[in-house]
Amino acid sequence: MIEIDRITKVYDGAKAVDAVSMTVETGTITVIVGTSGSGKTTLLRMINRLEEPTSGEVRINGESTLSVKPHILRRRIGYVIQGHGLFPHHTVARNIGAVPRLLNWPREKIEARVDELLTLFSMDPAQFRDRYPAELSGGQQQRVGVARALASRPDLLLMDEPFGALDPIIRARAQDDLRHIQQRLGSTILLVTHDMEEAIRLGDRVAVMDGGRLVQHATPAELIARPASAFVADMVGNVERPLRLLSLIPVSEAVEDGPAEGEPLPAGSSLRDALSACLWTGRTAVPIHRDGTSAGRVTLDAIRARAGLHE
Ligand SMILES: Nc1ncnc2c1ncn2[C@@H]1O[C@H](COP(=O)(O)OP(=O)(O)OP(=O)(O)O)[C@@H](O)[C@H]1O
Repeated sequence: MIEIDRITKVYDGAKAVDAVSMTVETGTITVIVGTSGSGKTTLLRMINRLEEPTSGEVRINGESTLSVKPHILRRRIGYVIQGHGLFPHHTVARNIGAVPRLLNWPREKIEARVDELLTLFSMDPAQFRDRYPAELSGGQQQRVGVARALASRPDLLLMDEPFGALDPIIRARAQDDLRHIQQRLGSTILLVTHDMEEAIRLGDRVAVMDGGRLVQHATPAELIARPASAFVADMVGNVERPLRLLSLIPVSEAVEDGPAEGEPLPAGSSLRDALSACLWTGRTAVPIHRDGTSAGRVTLDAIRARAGLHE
């Protein structure tokens, strides 16, 4: 369990983080969401002491982080930032094994852990172990970045906009992967984003920040049903509106001629169903069937264009 207890950071007389308290249960994902400058990154960096709190305290399984030397603390807390931060001149295996090496794990144990993680992230170890970061796609680099942060089985994984550099389709897949792996490993994760949709999709709990303060800490369903303030309602509403709109439009309104791979959707489906099918399976188009025969396809571009037509 992670207990954040009235933690505050003052820069030049201004409170970047203002007496934030929250408890994060072991084995859950908490997403910290808020507008730019609301204090999300500062809050995250005070947990692994990349920033020292002005006041307040963080306890991990009852132990104050102030009682542990920062470099020791950081080996116990994984940290993933936007754009992966891999060492460019080290192979994938060396990158993933970086912290276990610092912890003096035996070589065979490190190699086994590297292969286990690559397999978990759907990257064949024989193919990827000896590659350099520049020889990977953006999505693969991001997965290696997360694998590296998980390598030593940290008490906690901190992620700061980890998917910010990925395009929307890869981003959705990366989110699904993270959820899946977190459930397999039982990791405890605190993730920062400015994207409420990502927060609702990934979080067991969502912490909404505004002006350095924690304005609501709740499950995604509670947040949507009972936003604590107009600010939260606005943040949630803006996410839901295009999706609600898409769920009202039948696919027949956006269907076009052309090929598409995979499981077809019935003609009575909504564009929200089609969007979901694209994101879930990583496709850019889905085939549409009417009475068992092909009626064309719906593309992600067509869905996006319709989602934008709301004025
Ligand atoms: N080292 C620093 N010195 C002075 N002020 C800082 C410093 N770091 C952050 N701040 C200020 O603290 C506030 C919170 O910044 P922070 O980076 O935590 O916000 P954020 O919510 O993560 O924003 P973003 O989404 O834009 O990254 C901002 O007003 C910022 O200008």
